[in-house]
Amino acid sequence: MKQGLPEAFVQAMEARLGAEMPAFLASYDEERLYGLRVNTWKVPVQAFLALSELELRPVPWAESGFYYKDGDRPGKHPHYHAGLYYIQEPSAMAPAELLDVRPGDRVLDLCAAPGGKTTQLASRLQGEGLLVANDVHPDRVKALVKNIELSGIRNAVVLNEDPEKLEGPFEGFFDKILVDTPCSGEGMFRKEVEMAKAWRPDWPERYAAMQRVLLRQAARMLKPGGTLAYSTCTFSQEENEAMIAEFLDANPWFEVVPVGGSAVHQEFAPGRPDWLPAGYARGAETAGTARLWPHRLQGEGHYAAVLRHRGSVGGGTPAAAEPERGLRVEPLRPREARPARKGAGRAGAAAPAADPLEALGRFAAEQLAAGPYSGAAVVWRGEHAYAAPKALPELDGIRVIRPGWYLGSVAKQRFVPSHALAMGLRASDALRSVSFAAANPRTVKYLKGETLELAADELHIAQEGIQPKGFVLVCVDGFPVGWGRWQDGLLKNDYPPGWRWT
Ligand SMILES: C[S@@+](CC[C@H](N)C(=O)[O-])C[C@H]1O[C@@H](n2cnc3c(N)ncnc32)[C@H](O)[C@@H]1O
Repeated sequence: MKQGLPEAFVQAMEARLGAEMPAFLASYDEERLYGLRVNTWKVPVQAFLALSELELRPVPWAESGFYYKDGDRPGKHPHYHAGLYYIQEPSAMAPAELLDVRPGDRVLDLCAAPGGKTTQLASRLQGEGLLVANDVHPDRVKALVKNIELSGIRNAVVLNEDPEKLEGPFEGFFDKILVDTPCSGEGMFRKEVEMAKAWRPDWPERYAAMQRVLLRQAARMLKPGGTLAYSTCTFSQEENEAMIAEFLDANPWFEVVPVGGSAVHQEFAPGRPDWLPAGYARGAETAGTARLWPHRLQGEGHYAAVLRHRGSVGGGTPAAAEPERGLRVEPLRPREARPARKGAGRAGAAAPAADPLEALGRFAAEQLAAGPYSGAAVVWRGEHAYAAPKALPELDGIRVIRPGWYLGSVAKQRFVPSHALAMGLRASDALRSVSFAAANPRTVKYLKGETLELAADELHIAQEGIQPKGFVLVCVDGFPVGWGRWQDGLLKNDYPPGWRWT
């Protein structure tokens, strides 16, 4: 692989690393590493380890992160279809971990697609609080939505917007923000050879120009006292320490939360203020940022900085209580569903004509135990219903791809539950369910979209008086994977074509 590295890149690294360069270069001849992160919103780590036959080794810096063996294919396993884990490069687990999200936080993932870190942040929220996931590229947002749905996340709002347009509605709004910026990708050359071929010497400067803007925009959306994590998967100081030093000089009310080289994160090397050009007043503070070196730990090259807003701006008083925002709709319970009020922005259009609320209410009464979305606000876009997390500001003029958990749609006055609804439920949320073991041949048949033979007494009916005929939540090892419809000994298959086992 060493031979495939661009010459200008090798020279730049030599100038940076000096005596460490041979070890750095040698890392390109080592095996690449494979990681997955357990989705602790769905399954606790210990329960997953007891269930899974994969041979896993912990990633030291991510509490739910594991290395798996080359040759294993966790992406081709029913547990993957159940959203029990996300396949993620081990170093890429660091930034979201460092942000230290707590249940109930309001979190923004500004450059979120395809959603590796979004799903990690969501696991930390444990269904409480709000997660806004944004990406500017429409195609990449599709993958983001799919990963959010696969992970069963209920409290995420997906936006496809230029961050400039988010600054107004979300000014000072978030407790935690992740800015996982587009970057020159130098840390990924071992994993993705194509990136090394595409790299150009002017990329660090070009990406730095974008990153500068993104960091400034993100900071405006952070609450006083909040925390922001900035990350790249590149080595150039222009995109890393220089970005942070420049930001600190311009924003004296921010400070670095030291992580690089700390006792807690022993694998992370300190940032390198000594690589900065002269002229930054607070450049020395970047020693507290973190560099993840492929020759010093088991992962690819990354950089992460954690920045804390000190709580006051320019010596003023800290903002006491958070500002009250105009909520778009009232919280609803499934059986009390009623339309979102008009003027709710593009996220909450008026309800469709054919009494969809009644259809949703009927579905909920027949299929669901009370509560899976009772704390949220039900909003409608045409015939589509979403459970929107509370405390969302008005989003007029913002491209909202998902205003919340997609529940389903109304067709011919009947409510058709979405795949996202199935994935976000617990098995116990459904009044009618069936669970197959991962190794049961019917599992893969179901995931391939086939109709299954299923006796009525194989169904789990949670309440007396519920008939076996109707929607059934299909589970693998007790974890939902999708819907089926049971009638007369057959389970018709509603597993979506785009998700099927191939
Ligand atoms: C490093 S990737 C993000 C990876 C993602 N955080 C994950 O863990 O899966 C950077 C992302 O930034 C997005 N992006 C580029 N420019 C952007 C901008 N101005 N605003 C928001 N997102 C942007 C790209 O589309 C890309 O998906």
